Amino acid sequence: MSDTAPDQLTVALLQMTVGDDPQANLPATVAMIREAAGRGADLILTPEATNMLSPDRARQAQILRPEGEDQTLAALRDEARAAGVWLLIGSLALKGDDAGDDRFVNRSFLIAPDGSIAARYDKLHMFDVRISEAETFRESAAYRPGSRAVLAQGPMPVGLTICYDLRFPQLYRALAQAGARLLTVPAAFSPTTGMAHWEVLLRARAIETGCFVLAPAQCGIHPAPHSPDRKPRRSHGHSLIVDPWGKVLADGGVTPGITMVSLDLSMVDGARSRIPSLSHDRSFDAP
Ligand SMILES: O=C(O)CNC(=O)[C@H](CS)NC(=O)CCC(=O)C(=O)O
Repeated sequence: MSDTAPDQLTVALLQMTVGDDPQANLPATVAMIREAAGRGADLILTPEATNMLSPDRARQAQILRPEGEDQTLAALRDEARAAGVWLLIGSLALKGDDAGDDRFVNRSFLIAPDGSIAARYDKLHMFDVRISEAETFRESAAYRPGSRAVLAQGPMPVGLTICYDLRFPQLYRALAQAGARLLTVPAAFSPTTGMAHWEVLLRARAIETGCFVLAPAQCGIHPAPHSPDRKPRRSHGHSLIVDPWGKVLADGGVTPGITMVSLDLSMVDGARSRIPSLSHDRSFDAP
């Protein structure tokens, strides 16, 4: 871990383009974690679907494993321990652990510097959306949504969210009011909605909550060699780091890579003392 002062935290967002083979995706993720740790990161974050992104649910059913048997999780826990860093695995697609429901789960993990799992969070809001004929998603057909918000005790209190959750501001407000000072939004945003909504929603969540918002993203064209008949999926990229005043501190662009910033943590109290809206909620009669 780097030698930064206690009110500083050096974060590294890893932007990647995963395909549909977890074993093939892992080496690039490991290489980026080692590079970010070598450059002094305290907290490293990967995007949604770090192990695999596939349109082929039958293939996922063959490949995906439950949490306790997942090779990506095991390998990345080893990396966090070896480097002595905090690691937010944006999400892994996993076989679910509910006997009565055979859907997968889309689960985020916060890994502590000793390699232990500090927190896990199952994506709450499912992306069941028809953007256009060519861009139609029904995430809930394949994934079982979670049912609870998670505030993790990381290097500071962290509110865990995933991708489409970004459109539900009440989740972020609840996390901030429960003590979050940093919010994570790992994503695989669609290019169409990414262009129109990604940055403004992330900045809004930061402004509303007085939190740092860290949003590591998938980018580019995702290879899916087992379904040549299908149009490949694309992701918006633009991993973003936003400060509690709503300013974009860094943007990861549209290609794979590492985006690093040293955060001045005193900015959380600074923003909240200037605009104390988090403590000004009023109850009101329903409309
Ligand atoms: O399907 C998988 O295997 C992994 N899950 C995802 O990639 C999810 C559901 S398709 N993507 C999003 O939520 C994008 C949201 C978005 O783009 C928006 O809100 O505009």
